[in-house]
This record gives sequence, C-alpha cells and structure tokens, in this order.
Amino acid sequence: MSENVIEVRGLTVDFPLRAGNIRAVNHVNFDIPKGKITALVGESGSGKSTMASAILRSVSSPGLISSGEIFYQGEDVLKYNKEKMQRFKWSKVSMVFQAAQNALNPVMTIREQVIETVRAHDAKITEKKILDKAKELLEYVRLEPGRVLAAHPHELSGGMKQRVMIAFSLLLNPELVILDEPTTALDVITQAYIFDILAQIHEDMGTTMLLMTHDIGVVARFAERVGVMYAGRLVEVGDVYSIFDNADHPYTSNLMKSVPSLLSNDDLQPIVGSTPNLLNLPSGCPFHPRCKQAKPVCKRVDPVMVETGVDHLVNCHIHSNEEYAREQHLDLEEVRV
Ligand SMILES: Nc1ncnc2c1ncn2[C@@H]1O[C@H](COP(=O)(O)OP(=O)(O)OP(=O)(O)O)[C@@H](O)[C@H]1O
Ligand code: NI
Repeated sequence: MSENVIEVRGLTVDFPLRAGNIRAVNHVNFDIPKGKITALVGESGSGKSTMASAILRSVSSPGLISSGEIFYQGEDVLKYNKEKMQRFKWSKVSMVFQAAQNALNPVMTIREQVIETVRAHDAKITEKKILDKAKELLEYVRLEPGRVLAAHPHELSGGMKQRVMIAFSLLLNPELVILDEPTTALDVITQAYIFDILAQIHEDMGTTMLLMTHDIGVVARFAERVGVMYAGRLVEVGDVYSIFDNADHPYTSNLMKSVPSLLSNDDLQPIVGSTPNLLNLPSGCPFHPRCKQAKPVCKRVDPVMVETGVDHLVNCHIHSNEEYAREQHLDLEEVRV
C-alpha cells in the first residue's frame, strides 16, 4: 500500500442559504497519495474549490463542514486546535488559489511579502535565510529573483504573479500543494509554461500536488491519479491510465469526448444538458437527466461507490450487480444491465 498525505472520509460541506441548503461537497471519500500529482476534475460548481478549501479548513462563509474527517498522519485535522492548525497551513499543506495573483498585497514589495509570510510561521528565522530560500524558488519558477523581489505586484504580468504565488506556496517546504485552477485567466501559452514549471517542481522536489481543474486535457498531461466530481460527489476515482483507458462513469466518458485535445475535432461531443441546480437536485443519481445510459433505478436510488478495478472506484448503477441489488433491496430487473 502506498502512503497517503491526506485521507478525506465522508466529507460534507453545506452552504445554508436563505433559498435552501446547498451541499457543495457530499460525503466524499478521497485519498491524496504521497509523491503523486492527483487531479480533481469537474464542471463549474461541482465542488472542487470547496473541497480544496475544506482541506485547509478555510471554507468561505456561510459554508460549514457538516460532517466527515480529514486525516493527516493519522490525526483528524478538523479536530486540531488553533495553534496546530496554524502550523498545518502553509508548512504541511499550502494552496495556490484560483486567480491567486489577486492575493498579493498591492502596496508591499514581493520581498516584504515573502518575509511576512515566512515570519508568520517562524518568527525566529533570519531575513537572510528567508531571502535565500525565496531566491532559490523564484529561480525555480524561472523568474529573475533580484528584479521580482524589489517589485510591487503591479509591475509584474499575470503569469509572473502566478509564478510568484507558486514560489510562495513552496516557501515552507510543504508536503502537499493544492493548486486550484492555477492557470485560470492566463493565456494558453502561459498556462502550458506554468504546468511545465509545476511538473519540474514535482519531479525535482517530489512535492505531492492536488490540482483542481475543469480541463480534462490538463489532467491527461499532468496528473497520475484523478477524481471526477459531479454535483458535490466524487463519481469516479482512480489511476489516470485506468480511467482514460476505461472510463466507467458515463459522465467521465462524456467529459473526455467533449475535449478537443484528446480526440479528433470531428468526434467532439459536448455534454448535453446543463449542470444541476444544487438547490433542487434530481432524485437518485444527480447525473441521470443528462445520462444516455440511465436506467429506471437511476431516477430512484442514489448509487454507492463500487470497485471496478485495481484502485478504480465508480459511483454508478451501471456497475451495480445482483448482489448489490439484494443488499440494497432493489428490484433485480431494474439493476440488470
Ligand atoms: N461562498 C459561497 N456562498 C454560497 N454558495 C457557495 C459559495 N461557495 C460555493 N458555493 C456553492 O457551492 C457550489 C460549489 O462551488 P465550488 O466553487 O466549490 O465549485 P467549483 O467546482 O470549484 O467550480 P468552478 O470550476 O466554477 O471554480 C457552487 O455551485 C455554489 O452553489
Ligand atoms: Ni473552483
């Protein structure tokens, strides 16, 4: 068995809104194996960013983690006290946010911000040590350290700022870096350049990465393991090769057919229908209204995760068998494919 940096169990995140409760993450079980690049993929609103922020216990208000556990070294992060949480963030698990460029303080130089970030976690460390580390990392993300450290954020391009944020995320040698759509709002060439840098960092430093993206093409090029999210659920998870060779969830295969980089353009098939309204989810499997393979049971019953291969799990009735039907007291005819 390989070791996991993080093990998420039964994680549920709710946004209680006036119009109703939105369950942005719904009973998710998910492992982040050490030393690998894992991706979470899904359409907008599927719960990727909420998952990312839940791991760092920084879900935005009014969101709250209603149940579940997040294990790091056998201990539930959700039970950490304030000091322990403070040590966990950035030095164990760091995060590069969607449009992270905006996270930089416009009135401070990068040099001042580097020092402040590190000092917040280690008050005794010398300025020289901080700057040496920062220079090394800025070179790593292919920026000129002297120039960048002296600059204010507005003197840098979007792509440069995003690379600064990647360097920042590595300042405290975390075991895991969570990257939430790290290239959104950047042009295609800059995006490719940034993924190239991230791959290099992963290769040289062995940093474990969790990448949130809506682009399954990026997953194919970059990730070793992938989880597919739909309406707050993890619907399929496994090794990238296993999933790309043999997507077991109709949503996963639809996602792959909708991307030009993986198939020839004339085979492109956009996913029919629209993303579900989380305030009014369809009954049973939330994907059933868009699913060409839906059976009667899909409308009625929530599927459970079943194993379809080594390290390959899928949440879909197509893979339910008769034994499962009996356990769940379902009509056998409904479940038979
Ligand atoms: N601050 C908030 N207030 C209310 N609802 C929220 C908030 N943040 C997220 N949600 C709800 O949770 C759902 C999941 O949002 P989330 O940002 O996690 O999705 P995502 O997969 O990251 O999407 P995107 O690709 O657009 O970033 C949203 O559809 C929204 O309904
Ligand atoms: Ni997001």
